[in-house]
Amino acid sequence: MGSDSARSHPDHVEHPSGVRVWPRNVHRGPEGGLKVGALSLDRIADQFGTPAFVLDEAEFRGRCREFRDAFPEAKVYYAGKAFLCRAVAAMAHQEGLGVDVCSGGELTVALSAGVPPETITMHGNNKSLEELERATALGVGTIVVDSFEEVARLTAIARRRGVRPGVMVRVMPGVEAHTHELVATAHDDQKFGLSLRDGSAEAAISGIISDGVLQMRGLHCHVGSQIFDSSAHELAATRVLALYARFGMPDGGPWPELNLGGGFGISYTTAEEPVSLCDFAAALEKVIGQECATLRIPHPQLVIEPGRAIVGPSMLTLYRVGTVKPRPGLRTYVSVDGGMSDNIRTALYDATYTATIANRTSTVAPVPTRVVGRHCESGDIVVREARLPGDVRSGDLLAVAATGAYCRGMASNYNHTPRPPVLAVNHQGVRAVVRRETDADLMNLDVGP
Ligand SMILES: Cc1ncc(COP(=O)(O)O)c(C=O)c1O
Ligand SMILES: N[C@@H](CCCC[NH3+])C(=O)O
Repeated sequence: MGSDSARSHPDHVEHPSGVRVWPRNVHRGPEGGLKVGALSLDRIADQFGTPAFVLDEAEFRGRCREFRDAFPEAKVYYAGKAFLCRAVAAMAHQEGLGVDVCSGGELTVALSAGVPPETITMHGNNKSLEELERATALGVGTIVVDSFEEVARLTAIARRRGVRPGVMVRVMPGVEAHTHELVATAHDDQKFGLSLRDGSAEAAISGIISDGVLQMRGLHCHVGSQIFDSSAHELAATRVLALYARFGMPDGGPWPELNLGGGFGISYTTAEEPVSLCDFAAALEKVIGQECATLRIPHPQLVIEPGRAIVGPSMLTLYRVGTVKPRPGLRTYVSVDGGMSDNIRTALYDATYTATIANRTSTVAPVPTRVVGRHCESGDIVVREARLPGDVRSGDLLAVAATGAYCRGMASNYNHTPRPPVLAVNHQGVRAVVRRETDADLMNLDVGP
């Protein structure tokens, strides 16, 4: 997605491969430190402190547009679970995307950012009654139903209110996606959706149609996350389209949409290279077209829900190095002022990341390094295998690339640690779009003995 910057690359080590892991406006300035556009990360750290997430707004917006260009016929929803705040919800909306939410809290953020309810899709495998009532009352565009209980609850709400909410049935197509087992969501032995294999998807669809209370907008499936090629999406589309054919889709209706979820992978290191978005889209469209022709059904409106591939590469995390411990014969341990409370992905999924010194360059040879956090846990690792110059020292700034997705969003207050801010940079400068949490914020929740 996008080409490498012609400017000085943040890390010469990764340059030859051509894989870009840093946001498009990040480059090394002539004095050696990293900059986002015209702003040095050094200055940002002085102004806002560390750790901090830094969002390159142009990267975020550019990626929204790249999805729209690669899938010109599709509806694109930004999956807010990857990272949501009012500023990014507004950016996604301004770029012509809808927003996919999976909780009442995410719904509140999207609405208060001015995202129209009809451009919101609501997910969740165990939505509360209150969430269903609220989504129905607000006229949320699509509620993706995930269980028989939910179909019954939503049907009762719709009857009582005398409305016809738009729904999709989340189908579990029985596809094994090539990704970490904790982020694969379309195989049989997991919690999301209604199964194709045991007939529950078909039963739920029949029930909704015969009741006629809910308005069927189509079928949904999501094969998993951090997926590098289109094969799992293609297989899922094929299986779900067979359901369209079984239930008939006269003249393009009554189910106009086929939602294939998100899952588009990104490069966390130069060793990881997903297929280009255009190739992904072309392959998927081809299979859907062929399948519709074979099944003699109209081509449904394609819907996708990318999260990671929009916000992930748009952010970096800026840390300050506190301690450096060389362990001869093993590696150097570099401790930063954040850790698993702002990035749980390394501990949870064995995720890989790229780190570089952000305040200067160094000519010292890289040594095997592990970037660790400040938490009371030996698994508190930010970058398991980093290659940082042997002279990395206390006081240096460290930037970790591609931390926009599922890092701030999954951040915790472990060890009573306030969560970092999100600082958005555009041509006008830098602003906090999420401020830093304070000790006072945390103490406010503690009602005392
Ligand atoms: C239903 C649904 N849609 C979209 C997404 C976004 O996925 P990704 O961030 O991998 O694009 C997810 C998360 O995996 C999801 O569960
Ligand atoms: N949290 C996961 C992705 C989950 C996607 C949501 N269904 C990750 O960081 O990779």
